[in-house]
Formats: sequence, structure tokens, C-alpha cells
Amino acid sequence: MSRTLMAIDETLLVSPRTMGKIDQAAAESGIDSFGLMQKAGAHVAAVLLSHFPEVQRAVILCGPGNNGGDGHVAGGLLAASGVEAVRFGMEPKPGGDAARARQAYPGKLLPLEDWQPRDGDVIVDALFGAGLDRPVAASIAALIERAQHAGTPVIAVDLPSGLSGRTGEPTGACFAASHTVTFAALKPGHLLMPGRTLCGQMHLCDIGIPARLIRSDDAMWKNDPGLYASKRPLTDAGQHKYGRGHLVVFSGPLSATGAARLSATAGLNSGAGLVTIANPPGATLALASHLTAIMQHPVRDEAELETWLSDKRLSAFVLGPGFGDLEKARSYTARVAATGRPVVLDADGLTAFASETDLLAKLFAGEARLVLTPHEGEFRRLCGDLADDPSLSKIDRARGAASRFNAVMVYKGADTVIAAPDGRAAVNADAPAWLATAGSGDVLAGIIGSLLSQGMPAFEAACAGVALHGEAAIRAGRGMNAEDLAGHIEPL
Ligand SMILES: NC(=O)C1=CN([C@@H]2O[C@H](COP(=O)(O)OP(=O)(O)OC[C@H]3O[C@@H](n4cnc5c(N)ncnc54)[C@H](O)[C@@H]3O)[C@@H](O)[C@H]2O)[C@@H](O)CC1
Ligand SMILES: Nc1ncnc2c1ncn2[C@@H]1O[C@H](COP(=O)(O)OP(=O)(O)O)[C@@H](O)[C@H]1O
Ligand SMILES: [K+]
Repeated sequence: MSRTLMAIDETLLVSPRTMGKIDQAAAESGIDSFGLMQKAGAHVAAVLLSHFPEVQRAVILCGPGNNGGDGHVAGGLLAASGVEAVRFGMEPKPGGDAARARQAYPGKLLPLEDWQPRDGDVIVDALFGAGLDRPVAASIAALIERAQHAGTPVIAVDLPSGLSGRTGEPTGACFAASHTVTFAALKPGHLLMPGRTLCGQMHLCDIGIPARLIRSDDAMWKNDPGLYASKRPLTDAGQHKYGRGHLVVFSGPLSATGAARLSATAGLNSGAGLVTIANPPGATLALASHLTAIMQHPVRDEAELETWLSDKRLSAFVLGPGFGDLEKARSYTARVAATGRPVVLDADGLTAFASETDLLAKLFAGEARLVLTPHEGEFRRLCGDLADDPSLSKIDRARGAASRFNAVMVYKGADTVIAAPDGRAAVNADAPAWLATAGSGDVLAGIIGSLLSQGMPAFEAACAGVALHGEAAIRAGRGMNAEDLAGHIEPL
């Protein structure tokens, strides 16, 4: 993402509704709203000139609201700089800033239907931004289709028209932009999929709304060290290994020990002082032939687990990767929950509770210490009602589940959302696509478990874990497998 550096917080996510309130607060504080529009339009024109210096015709598509107003300004400035700029669109409603922009830059406003693609065209999409409240009309859908078919580059103002800034989902037809120029703060739709792809390269621009007005009422951020750096595990010279945390990873049976080993290796490489695999009967030799620094401890049944749990130095638990036995997964989870220590449930640990969601909701009361790491399918199994509600964004769904289970949710995917029961939410937007490989989720569970074992609070451990996971994937490079990934983790 490129940005004009000023006093803006590039990690804050602001919903379109809150952005509206911020605009209003800016106007009430005496800031000239037309001045903001002029700066917005100038940024759009600058992005076009710097990224498409060979442009032959700027095609400015103007909608009826302030998004269109930004387009009029950009068109006027481009024309003044010698670029042929032709405006198509709808007359703005009289009386507002958009109408003033239309008058300030006089010239023809052609009907949208009249645009026919030409070589050298660059579209400035200023049809709808934050105010989009329904699917675009069929005539606009046809225009989007024409632009796509012709391969005309699109610079979107604020958001590609047709994309919801709240959810990142298109409401119907939607432009796919090569650049999106937005103002004051990122919106969730810029990071949530498929919005992130539809926006192309993001440009976050300061148009002079003071930082004190750009509030974090929505408690949403782009995942960033600012969210967790202050809670990172402390290392001091006199530390001993138990002081760095003892992570326990539960292994599956003989035929499925690999997933636990991936989690355990990731846990050790993420800084836990000790990692022990709890192995079921029959898996000891298979595990022993692969493990060196990682220890094992036999756990045949609940009674053995209970005895072992009296060791207070076992500081966090990962249960689920390759685990297999769903009934045992539930009973073991209940046992570790009763210790009051933090737990990561992944894979079979999640599936085990798909038909017992009420039980899961009761097991972890108090300060959040349960982390759930579902991918889309696992999320649907746990919270079908949230998954199937089209009015909810991925952030809303993650928050709903977090409050239901009093858990920090790590709702995985290309746009992993981390949400806490207190409402805080972060969207991770820079993990590489090659993380989508078998076993990479096991590695993530191990990283988060390790950070929990080192004493990080659950939300911060989850945010940091997701970031470390993505960074390890970047270091491991395209073509990596999950074992390579675990080997490329660098602790916080
Ligand atoms: N943050 C700020 O202070 C600034 C905001 N600016 C711009 O203002 C925009 C928001 O302006 P508005 O609130 O006027 O909203 P928009 O310009 O996005 O659109 C609002 C209008 O479009 C109509 N509309 C919505 N969806 C439609 C659809 N599918 N088909 C037909 N009509 C539809 C609405 O009824 C309304 O009349 C931002 O996206 C941004 O581009 C800029 O002017 C700079 C200053
Ligand atoms: N397109 C993508 N871009 C970035 N990260 C991705 C993408 N697809 C999946 N991931 C990440 O890869 C990991 C896959 O985990 P998971 O689905 O549990 O796989 P497995 O069960 O094979 O371990 C998750 O952390 C997820 O967020
Ligand atoms: K737009």
C-alpha cells in the first residue's frame, strides 16, 4: 500500500457509517468540507498521473453523491494538466459539495451509456463510495462488463463501485480496480476478501481530517505489531526454561502424529521453553523416531491426564491437529479448561464441539483464554447460523462467535480475522497465498499455543501468532511446505 504520510493511522479500520460521522464531526468543527473534496480529487488525479503517465483519455464516471464530487474535481484537475478528461454520469443533487464541484469544473457530463472503450483510456470510478446502499443498476453493470472486457484500467475513488466498504462483499456487479484511492482511514472492505482483490493497490491519503476526529469507535484494525508489541513475552538474563513457558500438544493416534509434531515444532521455534507432546497408546515409537528437542508424555486416558495436569508448569495446551477421537477431544478439553490455563482448539478440537456448542460455550468463563482457529468449513460447522447470515461481514461473524464461546477467534483464510469477546477485531491482510498448504494450520496453532504458554494474553497472542505465521511463510518462500514453514519461524 502506498500512502501520503501525515498524521493518519494506517492500521485503523473505520466502517463507512463511522466515516460518515467523522465527516460530520469535521464539518461541525469548522473544517471546510468542499476543501476536503478538493484534496480528495487532487489525490485521485495524482495517482492517475503517476501510475498511468501514458494515459490518452481519462474517463471520469461520476455518481450523484460526494464520491461523484471527488470525480468532478479529479476530472477538472486532469483537464487543467493537459489530459483529455471526459466525464460521464449523473448530475449531482443540487446544493451540496458535489454540485459545487460540478460547477467549479464546467464541461459536458455525458450519459454513462455513451462510453465506448478506446485504447489509452483510464477509468476514474467515482460512481459510488461509502454511500452505496444497493446493487448497481443493470446499465452500470453493463458498463462494468464493457470495461472489464476491454481491459480498461480502473482507479476507484474510495471503493470500487459495487463493493461494500463494510463487508468487502460486492452488492451486485462491481468494478475490479487496479488502484483504489481512499481517504483518512481504511475501511474493512479494503482488506476483507474479495474486496482486497477488487481494490487492487491501495492508496491511503490524508485529506486534512484531523487525527483527533478519526476515532477507533469500531475497535477494528489491520493486524499490526502495534496491537501486540507491548504484550510480547519478556526475556531476561536470569530466565530459566520453565519461565519461558511449557506448551503441551496433544497427538493423534499412531497413523496421525504428524500434525501434532508440526504444532509442537512451531511451538518450540516460537519461543516456548519446553514443548511436550501428549501421546496416546501406541504412538510413542512413531513420535520418538521423529523428535529430539520435543519431549513426550504418555496420556492414555482422562485419569492420566488429570494426574499430569497437577503439574502447574504446563502452561498452555494445543488440542485438535490430527487428534481423531472426537469424544476424547471433548473430555480432554473439559479437563484442561478446568485448570484455568490457556488452550488452542484447532481442527478435530473444533469439529468435536460442532454438535456440542453449548458445552463449549460453558467451559471457558472469565478472562478470555480459549483460542479457536477455524477455517471456513470448521467455522460453518461450529456457527452455521452466523456463517449463513449474508448481512454479516467476516468481522461480524468472528465477533459473534467470540462472544458466544468467550473465545478469541482466529477465523482463517486469505483475510484471517482475529476477534476477541470484548469486541476488538483485527484483519490480517499480508499473508502470502502459498500458506494454503496441508499442515500450515497446525503450525499456526502451535505458534499461538507457544505465545500463550509464554504468558501473552489471548487476543495479543492470536494477532502476533497470525503475523509470525505469515512472516515465516514469506521467509520460507513460494513452494514451501508446512515443515519448511515451521523451520522459518522467528520468535517475537
Ligand atoms: N470522508 C470525507 O470527509 C470525504 C468523503 N468524500 C467522498 O464522499 C463519498 C461518500 O459520499 P456520499 O455519502 O454522498 O455517498 P456516495 O457518493 O457513495 O453515494 C451516495 C448516493 O448514491 C445513491 N446510491 C447508493 N447506492 C446506489 C446504487 N446502487 N445505485 C444508485 N444510486 C445509489 C445514494 O442514494 C446517494 O444518493 C466517499 O466515498 C468519498 O468518495 C470526499 O468528498 C472527500 C471527503
Ligand atoms: N489464500 C491465502 N492467503 C493467505 N493465507 C492463507 C490463504 N489460504 C489459507 N491461508 C492460511 O493458511 C492456513 C491454512 O490452515 P488450515 O486451513 O487449517 O490448513 P491445514 O488444515 O491444512 O493445516 C491458515 O492460517 C490460513 O489463514
Ligand atoms: K467509487
